[in-house]
Amino acid sequence: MRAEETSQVRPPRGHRLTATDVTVAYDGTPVVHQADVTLRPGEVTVLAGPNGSGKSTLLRTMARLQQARGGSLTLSDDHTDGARETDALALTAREFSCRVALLTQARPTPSGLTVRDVVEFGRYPYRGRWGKADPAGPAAVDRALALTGTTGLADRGAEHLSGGQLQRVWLAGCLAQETGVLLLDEPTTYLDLRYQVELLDLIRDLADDHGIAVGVVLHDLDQTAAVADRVVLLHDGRIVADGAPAEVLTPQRLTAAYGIRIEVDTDPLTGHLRTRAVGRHHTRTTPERLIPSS
Ligand SMILES: Nc1ncnc2c1ncn2[C@@H]1O[C@H](COP(=O)(O)OP(=O)(O)OP(=O)(O)O)[C@@H](O)[C@H]1O
Repeated sequence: MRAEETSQVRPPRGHRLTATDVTVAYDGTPVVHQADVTLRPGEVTVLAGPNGSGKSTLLRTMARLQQARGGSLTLSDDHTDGARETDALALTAREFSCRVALLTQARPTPSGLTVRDVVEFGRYPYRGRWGKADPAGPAAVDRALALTGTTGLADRGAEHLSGGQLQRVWLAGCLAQETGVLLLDEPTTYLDLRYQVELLDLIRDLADDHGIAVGVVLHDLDQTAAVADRVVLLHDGRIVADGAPAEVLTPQRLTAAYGIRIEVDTDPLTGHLRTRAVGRHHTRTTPERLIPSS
């Protein structure tokens, strides 16, 4: 996931993915209520919020893995004149998969497959059930391996990888899909600090240099502040704020959503917002002058 490797991606191909008035229920109980989210080409949108607030459900619904009870999902290609809107729910699975890729939270450990085999799964929408020719496939797989720093693992058995290596391999599979929209559910899980930072850099590169619309669920609010153009904050299945990080990541909004005192300041090193959750024992062990008043 090094900077020089990112130059190997293709030209801009981002799509706009819009969920409007989406409600999702499990067993009749709504867990996402009338959500409106737009993922724009060249932007990173982070879905944030406490456990159980509906982030994954909303992301999976935007990936068509979860059926909505109501609402609509549209795709539009902002590169063509007079951007055409397409009903994303009316596309075939293959048509949709050429436009939108999802890195899910739960991923199986493949057995008997090499890393390259796993990444090649990302090409399935281009090959179809009967193994249609995919002349662009090998180069796309090579690019995806390079972008995720997994080229050196390509011939290894995937079942022998560490959790973090496997995470990058599944991400490579999503990149090999070469979609205009990339949805990532907690992609930094299992990654050590270096790869977390490199993954966030890669996400920014995909948006900035290649125009991809990225929607990502993140728990870490500092990572959110560092990578996001927009933050969608969920609480109890409802979107309670949607805007630039500085508008959404405020002590008041975060404290209300997470139910714990959260302070926000600016990191002098990076210039990004920095958050601190203040626990019961925090003031006992930390000089009061270090904790900004609410
Ligand atoms: N398959 C399911 N069947 C029934 N309820 C579910 C299912 N998946 C999630 N839920 C419930 O839906 C709500 C939203 O869950 P979801 O996983 O979308 O939240 P989340 O914000 O992604 O949570 P987390 O941060 O813990 O991953 C929760 O109350 C959860 O218990």
